[in-house]
Amino acid sequence: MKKKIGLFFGTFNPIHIGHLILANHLYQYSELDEVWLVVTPHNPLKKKSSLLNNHHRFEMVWRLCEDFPGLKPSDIEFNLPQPNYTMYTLTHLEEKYPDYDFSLIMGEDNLKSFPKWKNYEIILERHNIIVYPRFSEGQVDEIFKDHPKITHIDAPRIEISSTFIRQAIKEGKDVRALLPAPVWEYIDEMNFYR
Ligand SMILES: Nc1ncnc2c1ncn2[C@@H]1O[C@H](COP(=O)(O)OP(=O)(O)OP(=O)(O)O)[C@@H](O)[C@H]1O
Ligand SMILES: O=C(O)c1ccc[n+]([C@@H]2O[C@H](COP(=O)([O-])O)[C@@H](O)[C@H]2O)c1
Repeated sequence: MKKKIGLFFGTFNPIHIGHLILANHLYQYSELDEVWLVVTPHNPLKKKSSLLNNHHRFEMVWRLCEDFPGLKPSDIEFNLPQPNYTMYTLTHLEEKYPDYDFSLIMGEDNLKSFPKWKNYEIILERHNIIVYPRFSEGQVDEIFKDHPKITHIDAPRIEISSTFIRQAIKEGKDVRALLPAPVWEYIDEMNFYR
């Protein structure tokens, strides 16, 4: 049987408790053998300006994963062409790890913009997608509601974002409740986002 890997892609600028609670929930309550936190250098739908260096974002994910054996940091996209189209990353992963079965983990917000992704129909043909609830504007496309490759799961909702945290740090707020301790320690030590 192939090992089941759930891919949780993100910019992770920085990774926060919303990401962690979700990734850990999936590892504990789904059939996934591992959840990989894939640090994306450049999301094709986001501006790259004011983004912390890839290696620092990866370092924070790596430090966090040390405490959680089911979660693995991944820098697989660092050496792939940018911006990072998920379709190409998946093709690369399948070639590199033929014994693994890769599913995508996605918030409901991302499912709404999924039709804008490059070759999304091919991604859907080849991979299962696990969708978790998130508050956002707009409707999920009807074709995704009962799609055989899409599983909707329940999970805790922690509605914070990296943008909120970066702004809070800039304003001198205490953000320790929003960040896993190893992540906050690294940010503080390196003086990021101030
Ligand atoms: N609080 C949260 N709970 C669960 N999933 C989240 C949360 N915040 C973001 N995500 C999801 O995690 C993935 C990576 O998120 P990303 O790195 O873009 O974080 P973000 O907090 O949305 O960042 P930013 O505010 O910089 O846009 C995306 O699929 C995003 O939808
Ligand atoms: O492949 C695409 O066309 C595509 C378009 C938008 C986003 N993605 C990927 O989706 C992941 C999550 O995006 P984000 O902005 O919510 O962190 C990230 O890895 C992006 O590269 C991928």
